[in-house]
Amino acid sequence: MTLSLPVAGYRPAPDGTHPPLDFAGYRSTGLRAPSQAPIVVRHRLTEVTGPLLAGDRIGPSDHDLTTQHAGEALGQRIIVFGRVLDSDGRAVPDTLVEIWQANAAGRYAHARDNWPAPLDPNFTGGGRVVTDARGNYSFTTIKPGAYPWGNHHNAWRPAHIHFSLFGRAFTQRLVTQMYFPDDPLFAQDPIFNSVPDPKARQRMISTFDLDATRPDRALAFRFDIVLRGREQTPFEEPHE
Ligand SMILES: O=C(O)c1ccc(O)c(O)c1
Repeated sequence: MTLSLPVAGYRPAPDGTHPPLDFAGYRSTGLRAPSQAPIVVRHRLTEVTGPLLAGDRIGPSDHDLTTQHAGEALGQRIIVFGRVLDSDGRAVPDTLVEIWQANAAGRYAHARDNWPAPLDPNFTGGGRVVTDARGNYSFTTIKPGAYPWGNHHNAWRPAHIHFSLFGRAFTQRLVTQMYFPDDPLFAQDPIFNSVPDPKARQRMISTFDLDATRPDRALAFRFDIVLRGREQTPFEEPHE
């Protein structure tokens, strides 16, 4: 289900870009998908202006998830970076990019995650940055591990990082997941495959970038995010 609203200059993503809210193979969507038609709420000033979420909300270690504690996080260090773009490839500056992820063993630092993989006392798995004038963002983190999640027999999530972004308005929030190239777990993952268009699925997969690696320190993966238009990154949540 997509909410298409008549906003000036708005270009909807082609059909098949976003997952349906209820996808048979992804069991928990059946419980939380709305059972009634959406009510379209007219956009007023609050919805089409702001949010102003940058400035002093960002802490000095928020961009580096490997150094947020007394010791260094365990695992393969990676830089995850890219640009946030609007339709027509325009940069989206000053936008809040937040990530959350499992540790190198595939375990979240969360009370509800009781999979018996080790927790890392030096890794919480949350980060946030604001894009610069050219729409660039960059995090240093740890490559997350895959984990089993009980959706179906022997179900494993491919390694992924969750992203939340705000565009130029609260109504442009995007929640998505970034994957890593050539993951052998894609074929059996209903969350990845709930995006109908195979080309749109590819836009959730980062690319390895040797030039962006930090020698003797960290590998690098590029993930550009497009908030609107034909090349839109798939969203997880209801959207414009
Ligand atoms: O929606 C869920 O149930 C669910 C489960 C496991 C995940 O890794 C996830 O991203 C979502």
